Amino acid sequence: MGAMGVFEAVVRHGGHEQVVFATDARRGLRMIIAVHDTTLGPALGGCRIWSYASEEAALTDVLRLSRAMTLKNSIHGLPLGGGKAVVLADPTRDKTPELLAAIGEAVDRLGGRYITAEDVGTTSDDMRLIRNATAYVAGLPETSGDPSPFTALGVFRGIQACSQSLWGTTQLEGRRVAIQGVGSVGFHLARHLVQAGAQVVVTDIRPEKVRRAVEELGVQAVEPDAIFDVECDVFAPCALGAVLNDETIPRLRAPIVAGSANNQLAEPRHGDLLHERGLLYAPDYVINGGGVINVAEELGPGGYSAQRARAKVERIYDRVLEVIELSRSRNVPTYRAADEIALRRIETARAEGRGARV
Ligand SMILES: NC(=O)C1=CN([C@@H]2O[C@H](COP(=O)(O)OP(=O)(O)OC[C@H]3O[C@@H](n4cnc5c(N)ncnc54)[C@H](O)[C@@H]3O)[C@@H](O)[C@H]2O)C=CC1
Ligand SMILES: O=C(O)CCC(=O)C(=O)O
Repeated sequence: MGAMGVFEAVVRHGGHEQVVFATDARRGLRMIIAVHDTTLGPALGGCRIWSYASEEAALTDVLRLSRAMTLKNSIHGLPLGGGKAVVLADPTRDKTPELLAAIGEAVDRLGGRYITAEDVGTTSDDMRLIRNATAYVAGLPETSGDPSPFTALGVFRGIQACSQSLWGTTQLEGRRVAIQGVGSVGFHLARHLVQAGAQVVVTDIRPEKVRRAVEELGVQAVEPDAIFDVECDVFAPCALGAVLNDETIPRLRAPIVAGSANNQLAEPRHGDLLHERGLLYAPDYVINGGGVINVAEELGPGGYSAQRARAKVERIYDRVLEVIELSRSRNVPTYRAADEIALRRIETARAEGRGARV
């Protein structure tokens, strides 16, 4: 660890119920599981495999991502708390069946307080292997499967909500949207937008992703760094986090920022900065909840139904509008309005003694 102590980091990032460091030297496992809050139910959140620059970066990531899951699961009305896991490894090189088994065993030791799922660096096929070691896993190929089409649908509906609020219409025909990152979610989002008649400009650090979007969808492309300067109606961050910061915000030339990436604000104050500059920011965990809404369907009493999941994801439109309305009526940034709604549900559950700690 660097200069900041572990406890100081946990407190700074919201205070977590439990943070577990799991290792397995033989199978090369170095993993951190952060259970942020289980008031509303067991903590559900994906497992990210990533070659972090430092252990501190991995800890910060898991602490921020798990808190965001608490807020995400709450605002979407799910009976679930928030958690996340990170594995310090290179997903393209180190992701062996043995490593996935070790991940499953580490999750299992938490006895159901944490339920894992896909994230960056893991797939639903990986979840099947993890399933051999634990029952506390969702997002299996034979049930909810790949969450990204659902996430993209939710982002698309969220963009429509922003459009309705700003321009009085959900029609996106002729609007220009700049997408940063055309991986799983970004590609599906681009397709929705093209079908709706929008002009789409994309970028990605992986040329083959850009090529696929250009060839299959007929979108335009720019270099990765140029995406912030594209004059457009919507900037959609669909790559990694901390993309809204001191350097990028002054460059943005879009009145709406609405995309799938988790933890888009480098720091909370960047949400204030967007508000001061008059940009409409759809809070990340509100607009990107489609994936977890779909995955959570698998855990519900009636079992998984894609149709029911889709209907629930469609309601992201209403959630985003609700957040924008609260932000307007109080003149507070949208990220604060979202936190208020999400935290209210948790506080109510606590006050009613429903702090069903698992
Ligand atoms: N897959 C899902 O259902 C959900 C995804 N998210 C978030 O949405 C984001 C995208 O997720 P996926 O599409 O699943 O991941 P992905 O890994 O398939 O796609 C991300 C893409 O961004 C590109 N990229 C990375 N850094 C970039 C940069 N600086 N400039 C341009 N492109 C860059 C990557 O090359 C990749 O193609 C992530 O932040 C993820 O945490 C959030 C909720 C659910
Ligand atoms: O979408 C998933 O598979 C799990 C949920 C999650 O980790 C997320 O929404 O970031």
